[in-house]
Amino acid sequence: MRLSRYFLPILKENPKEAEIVSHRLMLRAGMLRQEAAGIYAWLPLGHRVLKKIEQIVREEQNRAGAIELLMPTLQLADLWRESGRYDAYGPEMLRIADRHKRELLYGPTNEEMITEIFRAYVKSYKSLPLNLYHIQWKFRDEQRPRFGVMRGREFLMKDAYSFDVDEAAARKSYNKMFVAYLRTFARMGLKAIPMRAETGPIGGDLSHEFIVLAETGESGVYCDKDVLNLPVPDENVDYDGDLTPIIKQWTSVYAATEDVHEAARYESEVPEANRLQTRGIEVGQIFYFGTKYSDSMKANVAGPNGADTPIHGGSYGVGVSRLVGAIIEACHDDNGIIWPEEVAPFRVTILNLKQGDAATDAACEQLYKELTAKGVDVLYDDTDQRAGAKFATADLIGIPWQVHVGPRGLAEGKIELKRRSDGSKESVALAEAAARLA
Ligand SMILES: Nc1ncnc2c1ncn2[C@@H]1O[C@H](COS(=O)(=O)NC(=O)[C@@H](N)CS)[C@@H](O)[C@H]1O
Repeated sequence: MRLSRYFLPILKENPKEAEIVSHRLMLRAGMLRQEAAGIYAWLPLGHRVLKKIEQIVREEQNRAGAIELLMPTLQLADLWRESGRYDAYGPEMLRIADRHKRELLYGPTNEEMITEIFRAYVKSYKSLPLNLYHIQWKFRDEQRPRFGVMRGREFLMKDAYSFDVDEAAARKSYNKMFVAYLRTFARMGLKAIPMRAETGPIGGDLSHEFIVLAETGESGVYCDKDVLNLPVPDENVDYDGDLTPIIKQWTSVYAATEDVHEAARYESEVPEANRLQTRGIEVGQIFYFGTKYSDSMKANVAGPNGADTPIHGGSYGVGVSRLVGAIIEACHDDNGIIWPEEVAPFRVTILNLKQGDAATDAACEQLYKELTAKGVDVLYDDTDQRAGAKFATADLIGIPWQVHVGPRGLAEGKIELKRRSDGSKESVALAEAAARLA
């Protein structure tokens, strides 16, 4: 992409409404624009990151055996009356009437709808286990939307729903999602710690929140530092095998959100030197809620003995749009964002330090074409800004690799390669640059 033809509305100043670094940097880096409280337009650079995060979530859900579909954002109020949550959900529910005065709502989550879909088609335990998911916009009329995408009103969520014949089978589905979440967040360059959590409006009695440690996080957390160094299962993990050793390993070290923290247990189990009390950002939450929805909505299957039995369910959410902010909270410095390579909007940015100079223009064009031909996502800063401004923009938007092309270096056939994450620079022969970056 040529920057001169892109749409990247960089802000020079820190927007006053931004209270935390991720919100500030997303606005300054031209990634996001607020259209209403808690409701955002995803500008091109932010949209590219959102899509990369979404794709990692999708790949790991598919690897764990979940099946993707897409449910609508609008739902019938009557569906929620069946489960009894229509009134219980309260003012966070955005209620809408259509032209025929039919009562609808903008879905904050989809347990009722997926249960309606399930019960319409699945009649036998032989069709289980089943895990269906989608990646869809949600609306929760938060009392105080704030911190940009961290607590929005309209936000993008991956929500998966599992269906099993009994609790033992449902726990296996839960464990699959637990492992999938460990892998998902690690692939984004995040340490997201599974912590025992409250179940809240979703219900049930088993839940873990996946928390990225960050001072600005809204969740208070208590954990044993050892949990930060546990191994994340690799891509060969056998989801049809016994996952309990992995679950045991990750749940035997103390880690709890403040809502379910047990001070006495913490003090007796966790050596003083290992105690970590901090804050974190909840980037995902998983729930086992048994027959909560199948009872109220009569989602039964014929069991092994032929008798009708309500399915045991679980739901598994990832805050896809929240993750854009969470990654910035975890990966930034004073100059701007530092994107982990897996989610970076572009892998390389070429800075022409003397736009209009025949030699630097030709070298940049050649490198741009070579990298693009190799399928590398490149942003070529071909604008007529002076070099200093190009350096500042490149550092702000956080592209992992910067290629500085200047007349002096070129005279010796060299370009300068800068790694954004540690600021290290290396002089590389122009002829080798594409191979180094592909
Ligand atoms: N207001 C919000 N803004 C941005 N992300 C949010 C917001 N509320 C929740 N999330 C994200 O969405 C994830 C799942 O939301 S949740 O309420 O915990 N779980 C559910 O809704 C279940 N139905 C999971 S399928 C959270 O872990 C969080 O990362």
